[in-house]
Amino acid sequence: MSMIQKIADIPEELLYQVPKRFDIVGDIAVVSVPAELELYKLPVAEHIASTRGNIRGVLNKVTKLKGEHRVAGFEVLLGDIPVIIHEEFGFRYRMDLREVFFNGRLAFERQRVSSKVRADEDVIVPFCGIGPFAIPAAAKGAKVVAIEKNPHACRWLFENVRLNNVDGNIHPILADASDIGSFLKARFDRAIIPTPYGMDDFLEKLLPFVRKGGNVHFYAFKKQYQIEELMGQYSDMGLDVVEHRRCGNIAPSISRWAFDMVKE
Ligand SMILES: C[S@@+](CC[C@H](N)C(=O)[O-])C[C@H]1O[C@@H](n2cnc3c(N)ncnc32)[C@H](O)[C@@H]1O
Repeated sequence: MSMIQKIADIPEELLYQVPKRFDIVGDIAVVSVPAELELYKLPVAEHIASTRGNIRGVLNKVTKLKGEHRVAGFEVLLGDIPVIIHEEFGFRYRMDLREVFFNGRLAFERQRVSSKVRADEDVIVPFCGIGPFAIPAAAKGAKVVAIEKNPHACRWLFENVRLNNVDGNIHPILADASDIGSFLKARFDRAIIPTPYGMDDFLEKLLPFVRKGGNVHFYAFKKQYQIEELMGQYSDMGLDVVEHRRCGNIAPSISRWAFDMVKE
């Protein structure tokens, strides 16, 4: 049995390292325990679980998001964590976080965008992951094409489409969105593009698929000083930037920015 069983056993000089923030996905807490607390990660997990009544398990994020599937490495600190069911604005998403990308902090952004979707629209969502942008749009009655390259994420997407009863309105495609010209001919009224880091060029590739007057919600990871020049570039591409907003920091000076634009 471990000698260290309680948070109180952590030496005073390390206490400030105990994470005060963690994410909740479904009933699982997701935390990044600093390397200095390696010996104490079980009591840290128990402490986190004790802060709320409904935490079933604790995952430690041991590597950052990696590769094109943007999946982090996790270890299970507490509980038996097979599949997580996360609820967001009335929708349910099943997933295994060890296989897919999911960020619950984007819930309000997703709600903001889906509130603009109308029932008569054709919507495209490249980089759709397990479906948190695509499924609410389909629930509004729109016809949605959702593209995802990670086969695990695509499998969860299919399951979540059924779980949320939007089968009739979503066409999920397991494909590399960069090849979009080779498998898609349709045109869309709205594109929701939760771009992975480093794929800004994709916007230009997608624009021919958006109808004149159509809406584009594009996400990019940028520093504040880059935003003005970026909006100039979008304007040169024939996009009217209606709104732009910061929606989350990903590094000390880099944020995720949302650009709501209309194709002129
Ligand atoms: C930033 S995540 C966004 C996921 C989802 N939209 C969400 O909000 O949870 C990016 C997603 O794009 C997928 N992806 C990365 N490169 C891709 C590509 N070339 N074609 C299609 N999907 C890709 C990743 O597997 C990942 O699921």
